[in-house]
Amino acid sequence: MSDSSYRDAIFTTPLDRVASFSFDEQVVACFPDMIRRSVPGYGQILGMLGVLAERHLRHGGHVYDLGCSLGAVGLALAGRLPPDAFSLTGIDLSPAMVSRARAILAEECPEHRIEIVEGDIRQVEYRPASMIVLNFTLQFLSPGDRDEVIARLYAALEPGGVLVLSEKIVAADEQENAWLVARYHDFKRANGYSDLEISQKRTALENVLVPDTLEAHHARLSGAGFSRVTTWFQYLNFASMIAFKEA
Ligand SMILES: Nc1ncnc2c1ncn2[C@@H]1O[C@H](C[S@+](CC[C@H]([NH3+])C(=O)[O-])CC(=O)[O-])[C@@H](O)[C@H]1O
Ligand SMILES: O=C(O)C(=O)Cc1ccccc1
Repeated sequence: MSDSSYRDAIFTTPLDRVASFSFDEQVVACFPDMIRRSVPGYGQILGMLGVLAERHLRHGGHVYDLGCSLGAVGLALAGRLPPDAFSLTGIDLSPAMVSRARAILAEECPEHRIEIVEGDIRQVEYRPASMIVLNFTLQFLSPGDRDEVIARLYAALEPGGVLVLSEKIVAADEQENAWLVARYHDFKRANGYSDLEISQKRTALENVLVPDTLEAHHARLSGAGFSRVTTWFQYLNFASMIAFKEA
C-alpha cells in the first residue's frame, strides 16, 4: 500500500498563511507515509487490532471502522482473519479518501466482505456490531459532539462487543505534557520532518485536532455504559483503549 504513496512534503516550504488541515487529495496522495511518520506506534496498533479481533470479535460478526481513511483497519483484519470471520463497514467523510480506499481494498482483499461508505460518523444509522474501531478519528470531532457519538456506538454494540479507541492525547499535568510534546517533536524529527514542517503542521491542526486527556476518554466511555475500559497501548502522547460492553 505504501508503495503507491508519495512522501509527505506538504509543509516543507514556508507558507504565508497555513490553512487548516483537511483530508483532501494532496493529503490522500501521501497519507500512508504521513501517518506512519507522524503517529508513534501506528503500525503496531494495526497489527494488534487483528489480534484483538481474533479474541473479541464474534465469528461472522460485523465491524465498523469509523474514519477509515484508506482502509488500513480493514486490511489489517483481513490479513489475520478469513473472509467468513467478519463483515466490515468503513466510513469516512472525505470523498478523496473513500474512492482511494475502495480501490485499495478491491485490489488487496477482494474476497473479504468490506464496504466503504462516504458519510459523517455523527449521522450514520448504525446496525448491530460486534466490534467498533475509531483509530485516530474521535480527535477530529468537535469536543461537544464526542459524548453523543460514543453513546450511539455503545447502543449499536451487541452485548459482549468491544470498542477500540486510539487517540492523540494531552496530559493534564502541564510539565508532563510539555515533555511528551517535545519528545513527540523529536520523534517526528527522527522520522525526517524538519522544524518548519513540524511547526506548520502544528498550526494547521490547531482547532482541527483537539486532544482529550486519557482520564476524559475513560470517563466518557464509562459514562456511556462500558463496564470495563483498559488502555492497552501508549507511546508518548498517543494511546489506544479497549472498552467492553457487558455480555
Ligand atoms: N465526522 C467524520 N465522519 C467520518 N470521518 C471523519 C469525520 N471526521 C474526520 N473523519 C476522517 O477521519 C480520518 C482520520 S485519520 C484515520 C486513520 C485511519 N483510521 C487509519 O487507521 O489509517 C487519522 C489521522 O489522520 O490522524 C480522516 O480520513 C477523516 O476524513
Ligand atoms: O502530525 C501530527 O502532528 C499528528 O498529530 C498526527 C496526524 C497524522 C496525520 C494527520 C493528522 C495528524
